[in-house]
Amino acid sequence: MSTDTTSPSVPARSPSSVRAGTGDPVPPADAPPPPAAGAAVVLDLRDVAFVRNGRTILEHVDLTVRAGEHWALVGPNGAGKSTILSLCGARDHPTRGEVDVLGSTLGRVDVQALHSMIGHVNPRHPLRTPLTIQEVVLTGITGTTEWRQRWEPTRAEVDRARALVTDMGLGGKEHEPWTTLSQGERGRTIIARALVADPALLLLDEPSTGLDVAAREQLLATIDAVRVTHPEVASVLVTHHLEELPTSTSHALLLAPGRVSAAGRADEVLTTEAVSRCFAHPVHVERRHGRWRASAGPGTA
Ligand SMILES: Nc1ncnc2c1ncn2[C@@H]1O[C@H](COP(=O)(O)OP(=O)(O)OP(=O)(O)O)[C@@H](O)[C@H]1O
Repeated sequence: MSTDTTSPSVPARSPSSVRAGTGDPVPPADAPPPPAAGAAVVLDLRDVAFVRNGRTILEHVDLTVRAGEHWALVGPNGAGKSTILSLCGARDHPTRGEVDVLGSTLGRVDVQALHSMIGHVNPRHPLRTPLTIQEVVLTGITGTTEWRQRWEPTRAEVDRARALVTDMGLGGKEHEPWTTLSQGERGRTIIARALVADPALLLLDEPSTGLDVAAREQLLATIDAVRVTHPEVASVLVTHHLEELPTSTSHALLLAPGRVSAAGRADEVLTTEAVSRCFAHPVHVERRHGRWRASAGPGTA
């Protein structure tokens, strides 16, 4: 599926309308950058609140993601990152405010149809049966964890799955069972699975979880490569660790518990001051060779 860059149902919003924070006037440094000319709005969260069991988990959250942008959601444990991701993936509805996903407003759309346009990379993919790598990738077409009974892929779908397996560096292993794959191989398999239905939006929930340093670096390189080969796809990646951000990260949203503390271009948001404020702890942030690093100690704000 390709993104409809002319969709009239998704009016472009002025960057100044995107608030970062709790309703206070927007400081210029926190405002998202001007959109890329003509890029479609893929995700639009407007003044979103999310309440569960009487507890406010998110409040006054605004986020606009355009085609080709690669957002990182960064924040401390329990800040609400996964909750935002579940709204972006049309898996939950906001308690207040509005969420547009791929041009449709949640609550007024069949979410099943949206799910098929969203690739979800969950390193805790709950598959238990020994499907092969190729079969796991093909379950991205049915949107199921297990193989759907009586479903047969077309030749074109099988070819596409094979091509993605090769792109992910798993060529020749397509018939190996999921149950014996390393965490790194699983990570690359679920990225291929997320891409097989040609999504307009890719959601990555802590994709480096459980990987050793070599597997993590391979996975981040894979994500960078996907962003080159699929330039129109927007992505949102959740992490606690700046070291786990791919170099291709273009934007970032810092989430302090329940609220946005900063949002915009990654280089303007991932700073010592802003990250320290978000984590309520002094953290020194630096960027080298395109990658970010956070540390405490000398030089910390
Ligand atoms: N269904 C629910 N009912 C009540 N509280 C919930 C529910 N779902 C999540 N929460 C709480 O909401 C808060 C935000 O959770 P969320 O998983 O979105 O945070 P997170 O930033 O992704 O956390 P982590 O980094 O630890 O994964 C947490 O305190 C969590 O316990």
